[in-house]
Amino acid sequence: MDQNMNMIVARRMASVANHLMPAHQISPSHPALLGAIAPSNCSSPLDDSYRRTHGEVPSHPPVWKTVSLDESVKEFADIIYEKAAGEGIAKITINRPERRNAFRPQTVKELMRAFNDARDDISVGVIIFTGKGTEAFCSGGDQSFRGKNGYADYDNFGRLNVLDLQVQIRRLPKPVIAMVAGYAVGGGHVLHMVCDLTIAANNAVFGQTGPKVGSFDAGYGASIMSRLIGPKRAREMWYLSKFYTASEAEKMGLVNMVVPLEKLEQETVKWCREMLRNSPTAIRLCKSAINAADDGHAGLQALAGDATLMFYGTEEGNEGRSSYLQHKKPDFSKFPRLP
Ligand SMILES: CC(C)(COP(=O)(O)OP(=O)(O)OC[C@H]1O[C@@H](n2cnc3c(N)ncnc32)[C@H](O)[C@@H]1OP(=O)(O)O)[C@@H](O)C(=O)NCCC(=O)NCCSC(=O)CCC(=O)c1ccccc1C(=O)O
Repeated sequence: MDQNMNMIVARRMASVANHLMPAHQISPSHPALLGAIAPSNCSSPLDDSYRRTHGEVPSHPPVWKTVSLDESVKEFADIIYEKAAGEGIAKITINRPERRNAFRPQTVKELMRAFNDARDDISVGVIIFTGKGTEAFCSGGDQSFRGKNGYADYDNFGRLNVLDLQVQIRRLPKPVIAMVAGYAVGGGHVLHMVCDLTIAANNAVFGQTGPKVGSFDAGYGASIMSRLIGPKRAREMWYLSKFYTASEAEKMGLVNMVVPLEKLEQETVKWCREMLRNSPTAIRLCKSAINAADDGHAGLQALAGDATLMFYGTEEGNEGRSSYLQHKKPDFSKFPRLP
Protein backbone atom coordinates (compact mmCIF):
# COMPACT_ATOMS: atom_id res chain seq x y z
CA MET A 1 0.00 0.00 0.00
CA ASP A 2 1.50 3.38 -0.94
CA GLN A 3 1.98 6.24 1.50
CA ASN A 4 -1.08 8.13 0.24
CA MET A 5 -3.41 5.21 0.58
CA ASN A 6 -1.98 4.50 4.01
CA MET A 7 -2.86 8.01 5.16
CA ILE A 8 -6.38 7.79 3.76
CA VAL A 9 -6.94 4.51 5.57
CA ALA A 10 -5.47 5.92 8.79
CA ARG A 11 -7.77 8.96 8.62
CA ARG A 12 -10.78 6.81 7.94
CA MET A 13 -10.05 4.39 10.74
CA ALA A 14 -9.44 7.25 13.15
CA SER A 15 -12.77 8.74 12.19
CA VAL A 16 -14.57 5.42 12.69
CA ALA A 17 -12.80 4.81 16.00
CA ASN A 18 -13.61 8.33 17.14
CA HIS A 19 -17.20 7.77 16.20
CA LEU A 20 -17.46 4.51 18.09
CA MET A 21 -15.89 5.62 21.35
CA PRO A 22 -15.14 8.88 23.15
CA ALA A 23 -11.98 10.50 21.80
CA HIS A 24 -10.32 10.48 25.22
CA GLN A 25 -10.57 6.69 25.37
CA ILE A 26 -8.62 6.16 22.15
CA SER A 27 -4.91 5.75 22.55
CA PRO A 28 -2.47 5.83 19.64
CA SER A 29 -2.01 2.10 20.23
CA HIS A 30 -5.71 1.40 19.69
CA PRO A 31 -6.05 -1.55 17.28
CA ALA A 32 -8.15 0.50 14.89
CA LEU A 33 -5.36 3.02 14.47
CA LEU A 34 -2.63 0.40 14.46
CA GLY A 35 -4.53 -1.58 11.84
CA ALA A 36 -4.70 1.50 9.66
CA ILE A 37 -1.06 2.38 10.05
CA ALA A 38 0.22 -1.15 9.64
CA PRO A 39 -1.40 -2.42 6.44
CA SER A 40 -0.44 -6.01 7.13
CA ASN A 41 -2.84 -5.98 10.11
CA CYS A 42 -6.09 -5.37 8.24
CA SER A 43 -8.22 -7.62 10.43
CA SER A 44 -9.11 -4.85 12.89
CA PRO A 45 -12.60 -5.43 14.32
CA LEU A 46 -13.56 -1.94 13.14
CA ASP A 47 -12.60 -2.64 9.55
CA ASP A 48 -15.76 -4.61 8.87
CA SER A 49 -17.60 -5.21 5.63
CA TYR A 50 -20.72 -3.38 6.83
CA ARG A 51 -18.69 -0.18 7.27
CA ARG A 52 -16.95 -0.72 3.96
CA THR A 53 -20.27 -1.21 2.17
CA HIS A 54 -22.35 1.49 3.83
CA GLY A 55 -19.76 4.06 4.87
CA GLU A 56 -20.39 6.84 7.35
CA VAL A 57 -23.78 8.44 7.90
CA PRO A 58 -24.03 11.91 6.34
CA SER A 59 -22.77 14.74 8.53
CA HIS A 60 -24.71 17.70 7.10
CA PRO A 61 -26.93 19.55 9.61
CA PRO A 62 -30.62 18.61 9.43
CA VAL A 63 -33.16 21.14 8.17
CA TRP A 64 -35.61 21.52 11.05
CA LYS A 65 -39.24 22.30 10.23
CA THR A 66 -41.57 23.40 13.01
CA VAL A 67 -44.52 21.07 13.38
CA SER A 68 -47.94 22.47 14.00
CA LEU A 69 -50.48 19.95 15.17
CA ASP A 70 -54.24 20.16 15.20
CA GLU A 71 -55.06 23.73 14.25
CA SER A 72 -58.07 23.89 16.51
CA VAL A 73 -55.74 23.54 19.50
CA LYS A 74 -53.56 26.41 20.74
CA GLU A 75 -50.02 26.50 19.39
CA PHE A 76 -47.31 25.36 21.75
CA ALA A 77 -46.28 27.92 24.36
CA ASP A 78 -43.72 25.97 26.40
CA ILE A 79 -42.13 23.68 23.85
CA ILE A 80 -40.81 23.67 20.29
CA TYR A 81 -41.69 20.68 18.16
CA GLU A 82 -39.73 20.10 14.96
CA LYS A 83 -39.05 17.38 12.41
CA ALA A 84 -36.02 17.13 10.15
CA ALA A 85 -36.96 17.55 6.49
CA GLY A 86 -36.56 14.28 4.57
CA GLU A 87 -35.28 12.19 7.46
CA GLY A 88 -36.99 10.42 10.32
CA ILE A 89 -35.86 12.61 13.21
CA ALA A 90 -38.23 14.56 15.46
CA LYS A 91 -36.91 17.08 17.98
CA ILE A 92 -38.88 18.15 21.06
CA THR A 93 -37.46 21.08 23.02
CA ILE A 94 -38.57 22.48 26.38
CA ASN A 95 -38.68 26.21 25.72
CA ARG A 96 -38.51 27.93 29.12
CA PRO A 97 -34.83 28.89 29.27
CA GLU A 98 -35.55 31.78 31.66
CA ARG A 99 -36.64 29.14 34.24
CA ARG A 100 -33.80 26.76 33.31
CA ASN A 101 -36.44 24.80 31.37
CA ALA A 102 -38.37 23.86 34.51
CA PHE A 103 -41.66 22.22 33.57
CA ARG A 104 -45.06 23.42 34.64
CA PRO A 105 -48.27 21.40 33.98
CA GLN A 106 -48.75 23.18 30.63
CA THR A 107 -45.23 22.13 29.58
CA VAL A 108 -45.90 18.49 30.41
CA LYS A 109 -49.21 18.52 28.51
CA GLU A 110 -47.52 19.97 25.44
CA LEU A 111 -44.65 17.50 25.66
CA MET A 112 -47.11 14.62 25.81
CA ARG A 113 -48.94 15.88 22.70
CA ALA A 114 -45.67 16.17 20.78
CA PHE A 115 -44.38 12.75 21.88
CA ASN A 116 -47.72 11.26 20.92
CA ASP A 117 -47.51 12.77 17.46
CA ALA A 118 -43.92 11.55 17.01
CA ARG A 119 -45.00 8.07 18.04
CA ASP A 120 -47.91 8.00 15.60
CA ASP A 121 -45.96 9.48 12.66
CA ILE A 122 -44.59 6.45 10.83
CA SER A 123 -41.99 8.59 9.08
CA VAL A 124 -40.37 9.33 12.47
CA GLY A 125 -37.87 6.72 13.65
CA VAL A 126 -36.09 8.50 16.47
CA ILE A 127 -36.83 11.42 18.79
CA ILE A 128 -34.42 13.94 20.27
CA PHE A 129 -35.54 15.43 23.60
CA THR A 130 -33.75 18.58 24.69
CA GLY A 131 -33.96 21.98 26.38
CA LYS A 132 -33.70 25.41 24.80
CA GLY A 133 -30.33 27.14 25.15
CA THR A 134 -27.11 25.93 26.66
CA GLU A 135 -27.82 26.59 30.37
CA ALA A 136 -30.17 23.71 31.05
CA PHE A 137 -31.78 20.58 29.67
CA CYS A 138 -34.41 20.80 32.43
CA SER A 139 -34.39 21.84 36.10
CA GLY A 140 -37.39 19.72 37.09
CA GLY A 141 -40.80 20.79 38.28
CA ASP A 142 -41.39 24.55 38.36
CA GLN A 143 -41.51 25.14 42.10
CA SER A 144 -43.74 28.18 41.75
CA PHE A 145 -46.54 25.90 40.44
CA ARG A 146 -46.17 23.42 43.27
CA GLY A 147 -49.02 23.19 45.76
CA LYS A 148 -50.34 20.74 48.29
CA ASN A 149 -51.66 18.38 45.60
CA GLY A 150 -48.76 18.52 43.20
CA TYR A 151 -48.18 20.88 40.29
CA ALA A 152 -51.21 22.95 39.26
CA ASP A 153 -51.90 25.64 36.71
CA TYR A 154 -54.95 27.75 35.97
CA ASP A 155 -57.13 24.99 34.53
CA ASN A 156 -56.41 21.96 36.68
CA PHE A 157 -56.01 20.61 40.15
CA GLY A 158 -52.53 19.70 41.24
CA ARG A 159 -51.10 16.39 40.19
CA LEU A 160 -47.74 14.84 39.30
CA ASN A 161 -48.44 14.72 35.59
CA VAL A 162 -44.75 14.36 34.71
CA LEU A 163 -45.05 10.74 35.83
CA ASP A 164 -47.34 10.11 32.84
CA LEU A 165 -44.70 11.66 30.57
CA GLN A 166 -42.01 9.36 32.00
CA VAL A 167 -44.18 6.31 31.27
CA GLN A 168 -44.94 7.62 27.79
CA ILE A 169 -41.23 7.95 26.93
CA ARG A 170 -40.43 4.57 28.45
CA ARG A 171 -43.21 2.83 26.48
CA LEU A 172 -42.74 4.72 23.22
CA PRO A 173 -41.65 2.08 20.69
CA LYS A 174 -38.98 4.31 19.12
CA PRO A 175 -35.68 5.42 20.63
CA VAL A 176 -35.71 8.73 22.51
CA ILE A 177 -32.32 10.44 22.91
CA ALA A 178 -31.84 13.07 25.61
CA MET A 179 -29.55 15.78 24.27
CA VAL A 180 -28.28 17.50 27.40
CA ALA A 181 -26.51 20.83 27.68
CA GLY A 182 -26.25 22.48 31.10
CA TYR A 183 -28.32 21.37 34.08
CA ALA A 184 -30.32 18.14 34.09
CA VAL A 185 -31.45 18.23 37.71
CA GLY A 186 -34.41 17.22 39.87
CA GLY A 187 -37.31 15.97 37.74
CA GLY A 188 -35.21 17.01 34.72
CA HIS A 189 -32.62 14.45 35.71
CA VAL A 190 -35.30 11.79 35.89
CA LEU A 191 -36.50 12.75 32.41
CA HIS A 192 -33.06 12.17 30.88
CA MET A 193 -32.79 8.85 32.73
CA VAL A 194 -36.04 7.53 31.25
CA CYS A 195 -34.78 8.29 27.74
CA ASP A 196 -33.11 5.43 25.87
CA LEU A 197 -29.81 7.24 25.37
CA THR A 198 -28.19 10.42 26.65
CA ILE A 199 -25.63 12.50 24.79
CA ALA A 200 -24.21 15.21 27.04
CA ALA A 201 -22.31 18.38 26.31
CA ASN A 202 -19.17 18.93 28.33
CA ASN A 203 -20.98 21.70 30.27
CA ALA A 204 -23.71 19.34 31.45
CA VAL A 205 -24.43 18.99 35.17
CA PHE A 206 -26.46 16.11 36.60
CA GLY A 207 -28.10 15.57 39.95
CA GLN A 208 -31.19 15.20 42.10
CA THR A 209 -32.33 18.13 44.23
CA GLY A 210 -35.50 16.69 45.75
CA PRO A 211 -34.25 16.22 49.30
CA LYS A 212 -33.06 19.86 49.26
CA VAL A 213 -36.42 21.26 48.18
CA GLY A 214 -38.75 18.79 49.89
CA SER A 215 -39.43 16.37 47.04
CA PHE A 216 -38.40 12.93 45.80
CA ASP A 217 -39.16 10.52 42.99
CA ALA A 218 -39.47 7.05 44.46
CA GLY A 219 -40.64 5.63 41.11
CA TYR A 220 -38.45 5.55 38.01
CA GLY A 221 -36.29 8.27 39.57
CA ALA A 222 -35.09 5.75 42.15
CA SER A 223 -35.39 2.40 40.38
CA ILE A 224 -33.96 3.26 36.97
CA MET A 225 -31.18 5.25 38.59
CA SER A 226 -30.27 2.32 40.79
CA ARG A 227 -30.23 0.05 37.74
CA LEU A 228 -28.07 2.52 35.78
CA ILE A 229 -25.45 3.39 38.36
CA GLY A 230 -25.90 0.80 41.14
CA PRO A 231 -27.64 1.14 44.50
CA LYS A 232 -24.71 2.69 46.41
CA ARG A 233 -24.29 5.50 43.89
CA ALA A 234 -28.05 5.97 43.65
CA ARG A 235 -28.26 6.41 47.40
CA GLU A 236 -25.39 8.91 47.26
CA MET A 237 -27.10 10.84 44.49
CA TRP A 238 -30.41 11.05 46.34
CA TYR A 239 -29.28 11.36 49.98
CA LEU A 240 -26.59 13.99 49.40
CA SER A 241 -28.24 15.67 46.39
CA LYS A 242 -24.84 16.56 44.96
CA PHE A 243 -24.24 17.66 41.39
CA TYR A 244 -21.96 15.74 39.00
CA THR A 245 -20.06 16.87 35.93
CA ALA A 246 -20.64 15.34 32.52
CA SER A 247 -17.49 13.26 32.71
CA GLU A 248 -18.38 11.99 36.21
CA ALA A 249 -21.83 11.08 34.88
CA GLU A 250 -20.25 9.26 31.95
CA LYS A 251 -18.03 7.24 34.27
CA MET A 252 -21.05 6.31 36.39
CA GLY A 253 -22.95 5.05 33.32
CA LEU A 254 -25.55 7.80 33.42
CA VAL A 255 -24.75 9.06 29.92
CA ASN A 256 -23.63 7.41 26.69
CA MET A 257 -21.20 10.02 25.46
CA VAL A 258 -19.83 13.46 26.32
CA VAL A 259 -18.98 15.86 23.51
CA PRO A 260 -17.92 19.51 23.28
CA LEU A 261 -20.96 21.78 23.60
CA GLU A 262 -20.60 23.05 20.02
CA LYS A 263 -20.71 19.47 18.70
CA LEU A 264 -23.73 18.37 20.77
CA GLU A 265 -26.41 18.45 18.10
CA GLN A 266 -24.07 17.22 15.37
CA GLU A 267 -23.13 14.15 17.39
CA THR A 268 -26.70 13.49 18.50
CA VAL A 269 -27.95 13.66 14.92
CA LYS A 270 -25.17 11.27 13.91
CA TRP A 271 -26.42 8.73 16.48
CA CYS A 272 -29.96 9.24 15.15
CA ARG A 273 -28.84 8.61 11.59
CA GLU A 274 -26.94 5.48 12.64
CA MET A 275 -30.10 4.13 14.28
CA LEU A 276 -32.26 5.09 11.31
CA ARG A 277 -30.12 2.82 9.11
CA ASN A 278 -31.08 -0.13 11.30
CA SER A 279 -34.22 -2.23 11.47
CA PRO A 280 -37.00 -0.31 13.28
CA THR A 281 -38.64 -3.54 14.39
CA ALA A 282 -35.39 -4.91 15.82
CA ILE A 283 -34.86 -1.65 17.72
CA ARG A 284 -38.45 -1.65 18.94
CA LEU A 285 -38.09 -5.20 20.30
CA CYS A 286 -34.71 -4.41 21.87
CA LYS A 287 -36.26 -1.43 23.67
CA SER A 288 -39.20 -3.39 25.04
CA ALA A 289 -36.95 -6.35 25.94
CA ILE A 290 -34.44 -4.19 27.82
CA ASN A 291 -37.28 -2.54 29.76
CA ALA A 292 -39.33 -5.71 30.32
CA ALA A 293 -37.81 -7.10 33.50
CA ASP A 294 -37.61 -3.72 35.24
CA ASP A 295 -41.11 -2.66 34.26
CA GLY A 296 -42.82 -5.80 35.60
CA HIS A 297 -46.22 -6.57 34.09
CA ALA A 298 -46.25 -3.28 32.17
CA GLY A 299 -42.87 -4.17 30.65
CA LEU A 300 -44.04 -7.65 29.72
CA GLN A 301 -47.16 -6.18 28.20
CA ALA A 302 -45.10 -3.92 25.94
CA LEU A 303 -42.83 -6.78 24.84
CA ALA A 304 -45.77 -9.15 24.38
CA GLY A 305 -47.67 -6.49 22.43
CA ASP A 306 -44.72 -6.22 20.05
CA ALA A 307 -44.79 -10.01 19.56
CA THR A 308 -48.52 -9.95 18.78
CA LEU A 309 -48.02 -7.03 16.39
CA MET A 310 -45.44 -9.05 14.48
CA PHE A 311 -47.58 -12.19 14.54
CA TYR A 312 -50.44 -10.28 12.88
CA GLY A 313 -48.13 -9.80 9.91
CA THR A 314 -47.60 -13.55 9.41
CA GLU A 315 -49.57 -15.97 7.22
CA GLU A 316 -50.30 -18.06 10.30
CA GLY A 317 -51.83 -15.11 12.13
CA ASN A 318 -53.82 -14.16 9.07
CA GLU A 319 -55.14 -17.71 8.63
CA GLY A 320 -57.10 -17.31 11.87
CA ARG A 321 -58.44 -13.86 11.05
CA SER A 322 -59.49 -14.56 7.46
CA SER A 323 -61.05 -17.93 8.32
CA TYR A 324 -63.11 -16.28 11.04
CA LEU A 325 -64.32 -13.57 8.66
CA GLN A 326 -65.15 -16.18 5.98
CA HIS A 327 -66.98 -18.42 8.49
CA LYS A 328 -64.69 -21.38 7.78
CA LYS A 329 -62.45 -23.60 9.87
CA PRO A 330 -58.88 -22.33 10.08
CA ASP A 331 -56.25 -24.74 8.77
CA PHE A 332 -53.26 -24.31 11.05
CA SER A 333 -51.88 -27.73 10.04
CA LYS A 334 -49.93 -26.14 7.19
CA PHE A 335 -47.72 -24.21 9.61
CA PRO A 336 -44.63 -25.94 10.95
CA ARG A 337 -44.25 -26.72 14.64
CA LEU A 338 -40.79 -25.25 14.75
CA PRO A 339 -38.31 -26.74 17.24
C1 LIG B 1 -30.88 24.52 37.93
C2 LIG B 1 -30.08 25.46 38.83
C3 LIG B 1 -28.99 24.70 39.54
C4 LIG B 1 -29.48 26.54 37.94
O1 LIG B 1 -28.79 27.49 38.72
P1 LIG B 1 -28.41 28.89 38.04
O2 LIG B 1 -27.79 28.68 36.72
O3 LIG B 1 -27.65 29.63 39.08
O4 LIG B 1 -29.80 29.61 37.72
P2 LIG B 1 -30.85 30.26 38.73
O5 LIG B 1 -30.55 31.69 38.89
O6 LIG B 1 -30.99 29.42 39.94
O7 LIG B 1 -32.17 30.06 37.88
C5 LIG B 1 -32.60 30.97 36.88
C6 LIG B 1 -34.05 31.25 37.10
O8 LIG B 1 -34.77 30.06 36.90
C7 LIG B 1 -35.56 29.78 38.05
N1 LIG B 1 -35.65 28.32 38.23
C8 LIG B 1 -34.70 27.42 37.99
N2 LIG B 1 -35.14 26.20 38.28
C9 LIG B 1 -36.41 26.34 38.70
C10 LIG B 1 -37.41 25.43 39.15
N3 LIG B 1 -37.21 24.10 39.17
N4 LIG B 1 -38.60 25.93 39.51
C11 LIG B 1 -38.84 27.25 39.45
N5 LIG B 1 -37.94 28.17 39.05
C12 LIG B 1 -36.74 27.71 38.67
C13 LIG B 1 -34.82 30.44 39.19
O9 LIG B 1 -35.66 30.67 40.27
C14 LIG B 1 -34.35 31.72 38.51
O10 LIG B 1 -35.43 32.61 38.42
P3 LIG B 1 -35.30 34.11 39.02
O11 LIG B 1 -36.63 34.72 38.74
O12 LIG B 1 -34.17 34.70 38.21
O13 LIG B 1 -34.96 33.96 40.44
C15 LIG B 1 -30.98 26.13 39.88
O14 LIG B 1 -31.86 26.99 39.21
C16 LIG B 1 -31.76 25.18 40.69
O15 LIG B 1 -31.26 24.55 41.60
N6 LIG B 1 -33.06 25.06 40.40
C17 LIG B 1 -34.00 24.29 41.18
C18 LIG B 1 -33.87 22.82 40.87
C19 LIG B 1 -34.93 22.05 41.63
O16 LIG B 1 -34.88 21.98 42.84
N7 LIG B 1 -35.92 21.51 40.93
C20 LIG B 1 -37.06 20.88 41.48
C21 LIG B 1 -36.76 19.49 41.95
S1 LIG B 1 -38.20 18.65 42.52
C22 LIG B 1 -38.86 18.13 41.08
O17 LIG B 1 -38.42 18.35 40.01
C23 LIG B 1 -40.07 17.30 41.28
C24 LIG B 1 -40.76 17.08 40.00
C25 LIG B 1 -41.92 16.18 40.01
O18 LIG B 1 -42.90 16.61 39.47
C26 LIG B 1 -41.96 14.87 40.64
C27 LIG B 1 -42.63 14.72 41.81
C28 LIG B 1 -42.76 13.50 42.39
C29 LIG B 1 -42.26 12.38 41.75
C30 LIG B 1 -41.59 12.52 40.57
C31 LIG B 1 -41.41 13.76 40.03
C32 LIG B 1 -40.57 13.84 38.79
O19 LIG B 1 -40.10 12.84 38.33
O20 LIG B 1 -40.33 14.88 38.26
